[in-house]
Amino acid sequence: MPSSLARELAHMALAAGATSWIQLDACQTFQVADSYQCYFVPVQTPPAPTFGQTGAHAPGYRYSYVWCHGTDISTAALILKELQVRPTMPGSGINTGSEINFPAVAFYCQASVGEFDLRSVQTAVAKELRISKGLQGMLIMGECHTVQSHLKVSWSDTVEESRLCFRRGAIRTPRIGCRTMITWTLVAALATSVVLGMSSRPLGLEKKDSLAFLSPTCILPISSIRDGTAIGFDGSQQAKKPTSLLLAQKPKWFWQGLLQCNSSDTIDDVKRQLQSVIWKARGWSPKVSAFQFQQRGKHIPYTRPGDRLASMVDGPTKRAMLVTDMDRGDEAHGFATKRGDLDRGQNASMSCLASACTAAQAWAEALAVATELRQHAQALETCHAAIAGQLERVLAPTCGSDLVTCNSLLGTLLCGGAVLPALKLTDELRTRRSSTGSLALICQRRPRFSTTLRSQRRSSCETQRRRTSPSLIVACSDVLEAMLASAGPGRWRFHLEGHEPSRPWQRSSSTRFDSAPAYAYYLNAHDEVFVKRSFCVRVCLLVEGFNKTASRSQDPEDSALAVAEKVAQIEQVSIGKFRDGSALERSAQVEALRRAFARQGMVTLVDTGIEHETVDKTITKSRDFFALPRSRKEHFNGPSGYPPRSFGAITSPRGKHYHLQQEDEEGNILNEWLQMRNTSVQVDWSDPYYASPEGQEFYSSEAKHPEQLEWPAEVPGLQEATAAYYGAMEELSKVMYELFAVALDLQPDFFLKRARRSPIWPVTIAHYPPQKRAPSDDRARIQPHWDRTLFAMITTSDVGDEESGGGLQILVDSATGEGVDGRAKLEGRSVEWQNVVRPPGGYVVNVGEMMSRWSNGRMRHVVHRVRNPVVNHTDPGRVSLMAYVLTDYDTPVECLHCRSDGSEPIYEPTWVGELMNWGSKLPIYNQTKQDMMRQAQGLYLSNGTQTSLGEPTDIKAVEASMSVCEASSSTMAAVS
Ligand SMILES: O=C(O)CCC(=O)C(=O)O
Ligand SMILES: [Fe+2]
Repeated sequence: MPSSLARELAHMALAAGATSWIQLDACQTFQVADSYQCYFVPVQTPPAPTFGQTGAHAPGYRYSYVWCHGTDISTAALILKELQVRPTMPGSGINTGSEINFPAVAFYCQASVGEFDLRSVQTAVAKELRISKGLQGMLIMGECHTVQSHLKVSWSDTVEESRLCFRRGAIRTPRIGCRTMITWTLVAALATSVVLGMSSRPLGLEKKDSLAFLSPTCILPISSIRDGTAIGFDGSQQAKKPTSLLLAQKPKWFWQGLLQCNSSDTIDDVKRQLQSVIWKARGWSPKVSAFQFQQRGKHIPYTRPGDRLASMVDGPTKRAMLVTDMDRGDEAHGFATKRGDLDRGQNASMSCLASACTAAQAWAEALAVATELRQHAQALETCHAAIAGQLERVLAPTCGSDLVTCNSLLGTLLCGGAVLPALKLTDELRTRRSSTGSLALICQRRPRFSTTLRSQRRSSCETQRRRTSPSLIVACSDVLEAMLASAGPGRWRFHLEGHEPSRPWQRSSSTRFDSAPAYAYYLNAHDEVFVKRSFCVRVCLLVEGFNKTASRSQDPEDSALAVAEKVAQIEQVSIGKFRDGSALERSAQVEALRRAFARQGMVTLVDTGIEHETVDKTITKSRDFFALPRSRKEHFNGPSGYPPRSFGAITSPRGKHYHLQQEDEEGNILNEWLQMRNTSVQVDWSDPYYASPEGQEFYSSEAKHPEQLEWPAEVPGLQEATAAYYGAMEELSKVMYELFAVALDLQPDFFLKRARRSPIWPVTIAHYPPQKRAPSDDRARIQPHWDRTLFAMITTSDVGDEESGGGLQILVDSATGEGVDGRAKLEGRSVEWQNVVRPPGGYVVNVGEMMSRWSNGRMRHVVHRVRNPVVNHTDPGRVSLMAYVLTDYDTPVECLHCRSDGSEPIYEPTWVGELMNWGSKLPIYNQTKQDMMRQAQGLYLSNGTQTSLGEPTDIKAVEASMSVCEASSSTMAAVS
């Protein structure tokens, strides 16, 4: 038996489940249609529906596989025909006495992705449809290099029965018609080819990890299959909605996951589903050696496998933690359940069985993808026609004969998980943009550029074409520009990027290409275009407004909690309505803010009045700064020898300061910062507030640190842009002070009165570069932590680009949906990370420990992090602009309501300077206390569990360990 057949059989055996088996010992070979060697392999299956057949079969229904290697689709059709007219199957051992016909009931084919040609496949499929009604689907798998045809033949003992079979529709799945299935499997195939053929490298994917889509939103790495939805062999979903399971594998054969119990599942059902998920995810069928359920850290005992889970699990959400231990069985076989059967076929060698696992994985994933894609049918239909129309409209007048080239080059449209073979833009699409998510248009091609050229974005297609051939880029930018124009401002983001095979994605900006040969090509809405010879160009257009459903997990060892990646439902507050609206509108904003901070510790702000341009310019200029060589950036580090301060050493009120904040062992820069304080408020050195020793630390004179006033000449306009941004933040902070005060039932000017001096707070511009290698374990762009300041106002470069995966997340209690704050004890609770999606043009605001202290916990300082992006994601890296607002350094911070409502203060009093000026040697600060506070902060692992270092901000413990607290509070009183 050829090994490829053995491999196929193994894969089928896996798919078939424990109840049917392939009779290798009864395998027969025969020739058909022009001497094609075929193998006849009987399969035993019980009458119950298995093997992906969701319809009931006639009693006694059996089927076999006829396998013909090396055929193409039309040959397969011939074989099929011949089989249909054969009176009996030679040597099959089947009762040949009766009049047997072989109605072919299923047909699928595999083709190499390298040879994949959509049109010929479509033609063949159309032809096959005429030939055989039984054509069931087509799967193009990634790793095979020949076309193989599989004819799944079924027969019954009598013609009558076989007719019955047809009539009952047993051959086709009742829910997906033939055509639909083909469409979807083709789409899946296309996706596979796109991934394997073009973009596995940029995404850093191994072939074996496919099927991953081009868009990281849709990456479905093997490890992230996240629910137990059983997908039949033919891609149909089982009728019963199974218990869903979030799985993480940790360590190798130890699985745990969050289980959502449905009302009827038994322990045994869950076990089976888990096994099915594992084989789909990993390609082996495990034996379960331990299987436990836990709820709130407690073991749920069960005695009978038939016990219903839902009746054992408490609470309305019916969630439990599943902890299980799996025995992998025989590693070489890769699966345990089929081993005995397969051993009977002596020729089925170990190695081909192992590779069968890989094939089975790809198969299962392709089916999973097909299923997923089917859900996007609506979007797909709309997209398809519209894209073509838009392309023609845009390209024809400008690019003339290049239309065809462009058309074929402008590759793949990814639409919330669906992969389309063309571009799209319609009114429909535009109107649908308002929901969450994004749509990405990705075009990829290696153009042959002979010269370095530089041109304005608006320069004509003609000019560009003379210099580039083919004029893909120009055409792309024209398309994009037209799309941009029709979409209106602020809604679309796009960029072009260059890629040389030997080097990672590069990007740069105008200032760096003036003299040096241009290396990369980069286009954004305001910028010039640069082109350099010989590199891949990838155009990425991101449109907000599409639902995304697929998982983005990239780290197989990541926890179940992290895989979840739900979008946090965050309340939105309109600054415009608070400032200028009616009394009703105003109080609605206050209510929303109060509610949001009590529950989640975060709001989003819209209508802030801040000009897009102010933000965009700051982001663009800071990108230019971050693109400078590292040595140059480090020239702008804080003054050496200065005590490490919680905010870095910005000692001059108008100073700025660069800091390479975190780098992992792999050499990834996780984040780097440019911090600044720019203020129009003058420092009056005759005022003791400034002149006191602590005042001097906060406001060292510019004469003392002139280097902080030096700005990089290579980035003209950086200082002006950031100063304008700082000014805008100062204005917005004033409104926020008032909003917070009203929400806390204080006088509206409560915080304003305490923030009269020159601000000590910085605007931090964080840059999170794209990552070329996966950072080491447990490293995130920003580790889980909470902020210490009063509140932070954050805007970022990444709206519409969430598929990079590297955005802000908050820690949420899965049971209650509440944000987990810095004091919460997490033991026994189940928590999850949820993505924070910022509205376009808006801000995210979270409070820090300081506000939580003031409000005695009414406002939560929620634990958050910035997670790692997909490795080699082609975005230019994330930039976030963060204003960490504070009041003056001498403001006491203590419970505001405790005296009036008699509640117990949960924090001891402190003051802003003490909370912020860690590392100072001044005797006014109690260093032990500061150290304890700092130590307590942010002690979370990436999966959201607390570390063993102690309960966060456990001030009672701090007090107990200190005898000097008294002294420090009397000093504090003196300061205030
Ligand atoms: O970049 C962001 O979105 C937030 C980063 C953050 O939480 C921090 O630096 O404190
Ligand atoms: Fe933070």
